[in-house]
Amino acid sequence: MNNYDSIPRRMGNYWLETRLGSGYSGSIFRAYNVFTGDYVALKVQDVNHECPTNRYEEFIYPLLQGADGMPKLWASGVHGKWHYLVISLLGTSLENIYRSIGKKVMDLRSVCAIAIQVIMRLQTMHNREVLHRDIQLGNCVIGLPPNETMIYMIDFGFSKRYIDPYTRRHIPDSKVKRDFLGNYWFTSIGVHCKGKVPSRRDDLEAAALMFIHLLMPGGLPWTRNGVPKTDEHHRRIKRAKEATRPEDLCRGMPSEFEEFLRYCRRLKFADRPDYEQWIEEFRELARENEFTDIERFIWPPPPQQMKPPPVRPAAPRPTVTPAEMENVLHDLAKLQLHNRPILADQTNVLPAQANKQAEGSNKKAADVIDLCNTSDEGTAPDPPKNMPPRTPVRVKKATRLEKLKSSVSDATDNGMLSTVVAEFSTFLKETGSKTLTREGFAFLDALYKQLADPSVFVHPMRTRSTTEQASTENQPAHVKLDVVARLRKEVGTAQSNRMLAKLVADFGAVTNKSSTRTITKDGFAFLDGLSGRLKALHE
Ligand SMILES: Nc1ncnc2c1ncn2[C@@H]1O[C@H](COP(=O)(O)OP(=O)(O)OP(=O)(O)O)[C@@H](O)[C@H]1O
Repeated sequence: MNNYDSIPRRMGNYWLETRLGSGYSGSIFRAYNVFTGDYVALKVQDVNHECPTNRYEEFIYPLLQGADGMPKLWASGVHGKWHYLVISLLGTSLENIYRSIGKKVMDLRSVCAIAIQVIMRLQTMHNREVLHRDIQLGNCVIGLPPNETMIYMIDFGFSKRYIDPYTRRHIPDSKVKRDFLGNYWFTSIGVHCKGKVPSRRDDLEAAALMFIHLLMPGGLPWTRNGVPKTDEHHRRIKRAKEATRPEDLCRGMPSEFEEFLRYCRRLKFADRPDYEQWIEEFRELARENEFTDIERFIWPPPPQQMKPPPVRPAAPRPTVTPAEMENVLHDLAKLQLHNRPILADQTNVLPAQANKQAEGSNKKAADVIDLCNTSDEGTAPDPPKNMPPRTPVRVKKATRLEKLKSSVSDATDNGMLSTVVAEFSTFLKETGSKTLTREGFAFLDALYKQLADPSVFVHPMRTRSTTEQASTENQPAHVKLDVVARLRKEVGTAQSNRMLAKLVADFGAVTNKSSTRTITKDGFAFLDGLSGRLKALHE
């Protein structure tokens, strides 16, 4: 039993004032240097504590000195029965900030800024050969003015060097199940549920879960009943963590969060995560949303950059009165489709050129909706004269995929489809992440629909037959590889659009069932083969 009331008021050169917080292993005080008057944080622990985390931290701190977002270690020592660490005095934690908003969904700007800084901190720690191993909101704190926009990492009581300083080798993996180390909410599935040895990937996965927690109404599902008090409750938490699929966790959020979580879970034990890529992804997400100054965490967030929470309850369906419906039907009856071709069965496809001519010769009536018209064809209205020039914004991955999807839907012959499929494949190869996101699946849906029958409703591949999906989910990786290798071969000999449609559906289904949803080398060969085949069928 620790009796923290017996802690002396002075330790070394420091005078202890108020207690800032206390954890499992000790207490932390605001203190000042009696000679200089400088304020610091002083972390105290009983020297006989069963888990001497202060001693571990004393060993880790020197490795992290001088880097952004790492507290400075001013002094350390033993005073009577107390071990103490003197570190920079910092501000409040992200946990406290999250509580201050009533544990509600945090705004997207703040979460992007947190993601960028936390990934940077992990990059710094990992570059210095240290794993944090206890990433959570309470261990990310902001600085005091003028450093209140910087996020600092604290609590290195569980940290560990993952490169052996003598052999320079990465710590070894082990098949032996270990007791879990970290925290209930954010520790990775591998470490928490499977007893694996923590490595860099697990720090990143914990960070990914933390970002998702901040964007999810009510937080991650397994955090909602509080800290487990019984083994059974703890088992339930582990089961929930393991069973919840990334796409369900991240529903309604920008796809970067789901992709990042999947990416972390794909990493192998000793892999170096691509920090740069993910920092850039979150910077880009911020740019797309027109958030400025995103390298700084600004709390409270600037009002003009407050986006509505990314996850919203479904809006009530608009109700249409019988009179309004009658009007809609009346307008539909007047609609002219300009002989818009149907691609499914190639027999009735007009050459694209002929189609354009037909359009040109038909004078448009004012109340006719032209379904073939897209702004890409140069028909977008000119911007108003006095508008300031628009700042060029990098095209978002999701936006680009959505555009490609529209091009598929607008294609009027196989030649056009071939070009769009080639663009889709090239684009995915060029972006760092090969995960097929929601927008990627939407592209395949549109392609399938064009090839099979554009006039019918097609149930999206990604959500198609949830029962069938559940039973085949988590297929071994080799099953996916075999199927994609077969598809790659078959695509070169397909004789009709219907056959190609079937191959596209199989490709979407097998990618959806695989745990990583990535496009493999064979997958890209399939897409390129598909583009080639469409071209051949067109000629
Ligand atoms: N340098 C600091 N400046 C200001 N407050 C701090 C500082 N370090 C820690 N705190 C506060 O004290 C709390 C506990 O700190 P810390 O996590 O380092 O201690 P711990 O004993 O390891 O806690 P736990 O058992 O929760 O992991 C933090 O959540 C934070 O609110």
